[in-house]
Amino acid sequence: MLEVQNLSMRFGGLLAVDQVSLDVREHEIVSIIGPNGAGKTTVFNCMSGFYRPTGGKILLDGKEIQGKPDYRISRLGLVRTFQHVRLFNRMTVVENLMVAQHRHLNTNLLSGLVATPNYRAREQKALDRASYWLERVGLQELANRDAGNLAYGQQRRLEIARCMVTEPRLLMLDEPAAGLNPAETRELNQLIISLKEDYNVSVVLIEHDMSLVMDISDRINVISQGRPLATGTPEEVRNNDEVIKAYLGEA
Ligand SMILES: Nc1ncnc2c1ncn2[C@@H]1O[C@H](COP(=O)(O)OP(=O)(O)OP(=O)(O)O)[C@@H](O)[C@H]1O
Repeated sequence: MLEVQNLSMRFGGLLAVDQVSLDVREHEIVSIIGPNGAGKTTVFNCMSGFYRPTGGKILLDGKEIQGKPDYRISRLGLVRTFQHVRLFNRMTVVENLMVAQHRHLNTNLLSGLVATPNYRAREQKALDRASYWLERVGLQELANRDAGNLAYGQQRRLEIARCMVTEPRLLMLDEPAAGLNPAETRELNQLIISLKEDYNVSVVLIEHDMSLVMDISDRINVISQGRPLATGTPEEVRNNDEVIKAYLGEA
């Protein structure tokens, strides 16, 4: 479904990503791991259209998408969360989910002002989706709270709901377990598996919590200093000497 081929990204004199390749199939959880500063988020930023890569290709269903703006990539069904939560803090929880859908659908302002029947039907659908996902991530009771007043773990779940209301094909999660306690991490583990199993979403995950990564990934790509180091199943990666060396080097 998604193929990253020889991706490179240079910032001035720094080659942050150097010839990284990976692929994501339908119905698969793929992780990108590597020591701090390895280039993981930069790969994400290229995949989600935040950066135009300086080299390589990104293909979705065989069509090149590298360099397209982020809003076009998200309309193709590739959506992401950020390492640092980015919600509209002064909007309520449910408003955050409605705004995500409006931005995604590019709703026509005029039809909204006139409230055509078609517009009202779409609004109702958007509200139903918001309500469904709030319940799914356990935030229904908090629908009318300001997003900024939620606990950190709740904000992270809201971010995932905000992606899911747009009905993506591929969800990119940048360190979703960062700052979560062990119980919240276990819930996240179940939620990500369910996204794949019940909603047929493929997931690409950047994560430092190795037990989460090893537990839920179908395949793992390891990068170190911008370069691909290893790829394989959790078992293969866990036993790879180069990977062990890269991680021990960091410690
Ligand atoms: N916009 C930018 N301009 C200049 N350098 C950048 C930019 N974004 C990232 N870098 C550099 O690229 C390298 C890779 O950074 P990146 O954030 O992709 O690593 P990472 O693997 O996601 O790290 P971490 O696990 O700490 O989040 C780093 O040296 C970083 O300083």
